Amino acid sequence: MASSLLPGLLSSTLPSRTLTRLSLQQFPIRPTSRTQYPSLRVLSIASMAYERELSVAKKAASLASRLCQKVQKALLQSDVQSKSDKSPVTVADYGTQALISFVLQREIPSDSFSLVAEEESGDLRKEDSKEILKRITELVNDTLSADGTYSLSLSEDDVLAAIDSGKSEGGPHGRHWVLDPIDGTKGFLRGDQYAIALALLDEGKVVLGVLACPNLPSRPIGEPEKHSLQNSVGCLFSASIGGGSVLQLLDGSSPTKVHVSTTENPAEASFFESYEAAHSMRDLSSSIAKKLGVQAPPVRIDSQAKYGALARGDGAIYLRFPHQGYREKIWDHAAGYIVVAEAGGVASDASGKPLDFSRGRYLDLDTGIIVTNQKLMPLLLNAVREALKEQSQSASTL
Ligand SMILES: Nc1ncnc2c1ncn2[C@@H]1O[C@H](COP(=O)(O)O)[C@@H](OP(=O)(O)O)[C@H]1O
Ligand SMILES: [Mg+2]
Ligand SMILES: [Mg+2]
Ligand SMILES: [Mg+2]
Repeated sequence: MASSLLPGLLSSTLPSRTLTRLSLQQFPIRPTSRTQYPSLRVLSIASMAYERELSVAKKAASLASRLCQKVQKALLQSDVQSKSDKSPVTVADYGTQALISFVLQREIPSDSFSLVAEEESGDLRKEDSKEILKRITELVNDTLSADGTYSLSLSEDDVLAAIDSGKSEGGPHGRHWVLDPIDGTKGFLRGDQYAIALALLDEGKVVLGVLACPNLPSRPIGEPEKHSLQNSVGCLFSASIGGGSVLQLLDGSSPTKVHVSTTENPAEASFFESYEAAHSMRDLSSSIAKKLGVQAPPVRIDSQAKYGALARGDGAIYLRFPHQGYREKIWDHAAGYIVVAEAGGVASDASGKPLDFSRGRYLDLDTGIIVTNQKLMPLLLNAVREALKEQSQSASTL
C-alpha cells in the first residue's frame, strides 16, 4: 500500500532507522473544528457499511476542491502541460491526485490499498518539469496545512509516489478506489464546470461515490436567478450503496437527499451533453432527442457535473456518444454513476446493458452511455436504437 509513499513522507519528520517499524496507523488523525464535516446527518441516511470510507472520500474531495479553486483563480500558463495524447493536464490535476491518494492512504490504512486514477508522474519526472513539480508540492502542502488536520509536509518524491499509487488496474476482486482528480480539465481551464470524482469499487461494483463540483450553482441549472442567497456555487454530491444520494454545499451547508426528475413526458425533459463537441456526437443526440419528442435545446456542460445535475433533477437525460474508437475510462463515470443510481436514475450503454466497472481501467461498452429515470429509459432505448439504425443506414449509402 503506502509503502512507496510512506518512507519519503516520514523522512522529514523521523530518523530513518525507525521507518521500517512504523505504519500509518501510528500517526493518528488530529481533526480540528474546521475539518469536522457536517457528516452526522449524512451518515444517518447513508449505508453504514461504507460509512468511514464515505466520510474520508468527502473530506478528501473537499480538500481537493480548495486546491483546485485556488489554481483556477490564478491560472498561469505554466500550470498547464499537454499529455502524450495532447489532452491538457494542470498542476491542479496532479495536485488533486496526490492529495487524495495521500488522504486515503493516511486515513484508511490497508495493506491492499488500490487506486485506479487518471494521471501518472512520467512527465513530472522530466528535467524540464522541476518548477511545475515544486509548485504542485507547494500546493498540496499549503492545502494540507491550511486545513490543519496534518502537521507533516510532503516532499517532491512523496508527491510523485502518491500520484503513481493510482496505477492500479482495478478489476472484479477486492476494493479499488477510482479517481478522476479533475474531470473536465478543459472546462476547468475555461473557468467553467469541472468535478473531482472519487468512487470505491468493491468486488467489481461501485459502492460509493463523491462528486465535488466547485463551480456548480446551488440552484438548478436553467432556473432564473432569484435571491442572492440562493446563488451560491460549489456542490458536493455523495452516495453509498443503498443509502441514497445526498447534496451539500462545499461551504458545509446541511445535507439534503436528492432525487432524479420523475417526469414521464419527454416533451418536458431536457437533456445534458458534453460542452466539448469532440466528446460526443451531437447529430446523434439531436436525432435521439427529436425521436423522443424532447423540446428543449441541449444543456451543454463539462464533466460529471452532468451526473450531479441529473441526480437533483435539473434535467432528465444525459446522452454521451463518443466517436468510434474512443474507449471510456472508469474514472470518467464511476462516481457520477452511483450518485445518479442512488438518486433513482438508471445508466446503461446504448444497447441497454448496465455499465460494468469490473473490467479494469476501461468501460467496455456498446456505442455510448445513456442516463435517465426509470420511466423514460424504455422510451429512450427505443429512440437510441432507431437513431443508431438510421445512422448506420446513411453511412452505408455513402
Ligand atoms: N474524444 C473524446 N471522446 C469522448 N470523451 C473524451 C474524448 N476526449 C477526452 N474525453 C474524456 O471526456 C472527459 C470530459 O468529459 P465531458 O465531455 O463530459 O466534459 C475527459 O476527462 P478529463 O477532463 O478528466 O480528461 C476525457 O476523459
Ligand atoms: Mg484528462
Ligand atoms: Mg475525466
Ligand atoms: Mg481528469
